[in-house]
Amino acid sequence: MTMAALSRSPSEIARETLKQLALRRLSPTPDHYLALYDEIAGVPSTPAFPSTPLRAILRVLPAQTPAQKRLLTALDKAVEEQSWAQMQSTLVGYANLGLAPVVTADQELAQAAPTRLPERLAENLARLVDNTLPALGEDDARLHEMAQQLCELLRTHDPLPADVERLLADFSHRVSFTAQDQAAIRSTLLALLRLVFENIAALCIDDAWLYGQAQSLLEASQPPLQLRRLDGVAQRLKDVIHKQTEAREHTVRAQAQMRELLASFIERLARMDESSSSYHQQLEQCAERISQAQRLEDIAPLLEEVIGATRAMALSTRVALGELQDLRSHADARHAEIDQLRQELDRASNLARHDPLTGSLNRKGFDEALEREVARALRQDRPLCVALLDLDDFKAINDRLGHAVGDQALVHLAQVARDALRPHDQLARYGGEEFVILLPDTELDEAAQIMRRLQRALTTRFFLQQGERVLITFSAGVAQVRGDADVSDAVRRADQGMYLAKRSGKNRVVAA
Ligand SMILES: Nc1nc2c(ncn2[C@@H]2O[C@H](COP(=O)(O)OP(=O)(O)OP(=O)(O)O)[C@@H](O)[C@H]2O)c(=O)[nH]1
Repeated sequence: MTMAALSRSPSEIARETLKQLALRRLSPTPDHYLALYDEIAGVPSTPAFPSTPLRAILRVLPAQTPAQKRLLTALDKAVEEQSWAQMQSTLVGYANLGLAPVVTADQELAQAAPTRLPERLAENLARLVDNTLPALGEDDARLHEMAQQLCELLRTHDPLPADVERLLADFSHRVSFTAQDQAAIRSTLLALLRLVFENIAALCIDDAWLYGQAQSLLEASQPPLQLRRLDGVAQRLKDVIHKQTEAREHTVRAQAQMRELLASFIERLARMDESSSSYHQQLEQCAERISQAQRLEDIAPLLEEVIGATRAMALSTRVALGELQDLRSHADARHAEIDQLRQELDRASNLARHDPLTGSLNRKGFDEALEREVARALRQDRPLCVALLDLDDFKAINDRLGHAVGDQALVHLAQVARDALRPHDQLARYGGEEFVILLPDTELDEAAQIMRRLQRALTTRFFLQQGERVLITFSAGVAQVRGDADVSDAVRRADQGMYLAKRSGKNRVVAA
């Protein structure tokens, strides 16, 4: 806006506009008035939609065939809605009518189809993408990138349908993978939840109420999960936790009672020992005095003394015996409870998927992870590799530094491996000093490089033992899993590679 325009009021500008219309000899139409008003006001003029002249053109266009009539109606609508995009695409369709030698109804429709994407459709598509994203999680960065690109394109003015189609196809391809992953994650989480419930049920077998609750939780967590049922599960779980806290307090109280009982028994034992030694002393003194006694009357009180001491001794022994029996029955009951708990824990630990020493997956956990990764690799058409590694000369470490240090060396290796590998690689302890690593999204040569990187990491992160740096090395074999039927053979090939690595001097990686 110019300074001159700034100082003028709207009525002044209107007066000036009328003056200029007359001076420039322009016909007094609303369009002319608007253009001149904007010019004088210094506002960039927005060209008005020329509805009147366009309608005049439409009136003279031929409307003989059904196709022409339909397209003219569409043109009329475009003028009505003041849509240049609709106008353009319908006009192109109209122009093409004359070019086609024989036009079928379908072709007419196709020709009439807009070559530009209707603005509203584009916006709705962009909204659909926006609304779909939260359901697909945050993990797939590429998916979010693709969604952003697509939405940006859809929200630019007049995007080319071919571009939209290409991005949309890529995006929907990616969505199909991510949706499958999400479904897999959901069912795994559900399985995990059920596992927790199974564990609760297994651990509270001797409490009928808790056991019943845990069974109901198991039933309630059957798929398909609905939000309402999940609420019920959460409520019930709260009750179980409350009851378990109570049960724990009960156990703590029982333990305290047991401790008290033991303490009083020990005290009693000490007293018994004291009283028995004073009893022996008394007896000895009495025997001495009896041997020196000259008369029977002197012996009688001595005997009475002996009988009194013996009675007191017998009484205290009987009390102690009673306490001992009490203690024994308490101890038996606790033993039975502990035995039962131990059995339940054994059962529960059979369900475990992790090696307790290194925290990596155990064989069972590995088998399940392998099954999942193979399915994912097939679904996404991505490579999957498996690596088998065995520590070199581990027996010598055990022999020289002891088994406990050997154990710590295994823990160290697992830690270094976890740090060196990518988050989605999975480490499992396969046997004593043998580990297996699953490498998703990895080609064979890349897998061999990753294992060599791990070897280098082990040479920089020493295993320190009482100030001594113990170098840990391993030999490894890697193989690519080529399809569903190849899983066990791939593990066998990796094993063979590891064997070759040992044979050819250890501390190396062989791809098989
Ligand atoms: N400390 C410890 N040692 C284990 C464990 N599992 C297996 N071992 C020991 O690992 C050693 C493996 O010895 P070998 O199979 O002869 O292999 P190595 O000495 O590593 O020799 P190469 O494999 O030929 O390099 C044995 O001494 C096992 O007792 C474990 O959990 N802890």
